[in-house]
Amino acid sequence: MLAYSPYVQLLTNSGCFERLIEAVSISDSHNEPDIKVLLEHFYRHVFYRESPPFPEDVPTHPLLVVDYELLKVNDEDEIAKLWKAATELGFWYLKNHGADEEVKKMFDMGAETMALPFEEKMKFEQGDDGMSCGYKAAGANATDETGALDTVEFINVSKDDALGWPKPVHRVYPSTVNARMESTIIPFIRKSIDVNTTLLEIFNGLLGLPRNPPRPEGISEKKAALGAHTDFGSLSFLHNRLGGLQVMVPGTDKWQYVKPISGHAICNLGDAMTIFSGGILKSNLHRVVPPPGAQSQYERWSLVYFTRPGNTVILNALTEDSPMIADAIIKAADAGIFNSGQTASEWFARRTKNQRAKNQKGAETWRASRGTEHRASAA
Ligand SMILES: O=C(O)CCC(=O)C(=O)O
Ligand SMILES: [Fe+2]
Repeated sequence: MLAYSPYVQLLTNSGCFERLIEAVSISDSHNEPDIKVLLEHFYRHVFYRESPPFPEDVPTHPLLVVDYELLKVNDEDEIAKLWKAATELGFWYLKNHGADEEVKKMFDMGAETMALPFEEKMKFEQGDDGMSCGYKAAGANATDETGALDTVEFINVSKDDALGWPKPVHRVYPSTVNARMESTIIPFIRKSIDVNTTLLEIFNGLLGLPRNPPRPEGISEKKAALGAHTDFGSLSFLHNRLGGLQVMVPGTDKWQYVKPISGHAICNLGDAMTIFSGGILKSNLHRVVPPPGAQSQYERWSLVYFTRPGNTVILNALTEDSPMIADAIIKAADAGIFNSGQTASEWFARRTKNQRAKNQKGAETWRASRGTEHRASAA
């Protein structure tokens, strides 16, 4: 057996991006049709339905549970809970988001895509120039400054390519992605945009920003599987099936698991929101390690829709638009990071490119891939 621990991710370029992440073990003779049938069965039935629960005896970090239905009707207590989560940890569970059906189909799309022969997937590789749409093989990214390689595989689909389908905007995709553009990917993107836009509008109001500010374009210790990072964009809408996600507990250097809860998405804020808000909103450091306990025998899959600012938006604190943010900047010890001067696309390409394993020339390259989590070196 050739052990893979891959991720699938979907991503968009100009407004938002989505990601489907998975981990599978693939036999080295996986091209043979009978193995494919077996694998298909494994993905669908064993992995999805029969993996063991998150172990009872592994410590986890509690996240607040926010009810999307209540947010939609402007429930004050629920909005207060969201604010607490966003300003203290930057992570929360989101229940009643209404995207379960779309998420399930996306996991099927991911399984179909990852089951393609490796050479086929490699035809759609992202490359080393900062392009983040397409396929990324396990081991193509560094996970730390020593150059240790990641173990995840993913497929990123640009929101622009999906919504513009069948006309490519940024690039083309494997047949398994194309076949599900209309039935699966577009509906998932529309749902995710709905959810993330609703949440972002709430933050907009709470930060005292004027309505309709510049918005995203369009509708818009173990080996790390995915190294410690903050997310590049504004808001991530994450669906994961097994444990493995860990957050760094604020004020400490300790990692703690976040337990996946059925029917609950996990939301977290990215660099752009921290920068725009002058640090009021938190973009917490997190990573993915192998699932704990009995779950470690199983493949891990996850799916993320990332909303990010439009390519030309400059990542600076919105001090002109909100007295609250202006005040936060006056009080910030390290205000420099909140005026990066970089456009969202520069920020994103810089991080993507400098984490590619091929581009590593030592700790300096790694540092150049960092976001708001390593403030001294990120600007
Ligand atoms: O798989 C997960 O639970 C989290 C993935 C993640 O942090 C990311 O893709 O940015
Ligand atoms: Fe992340």
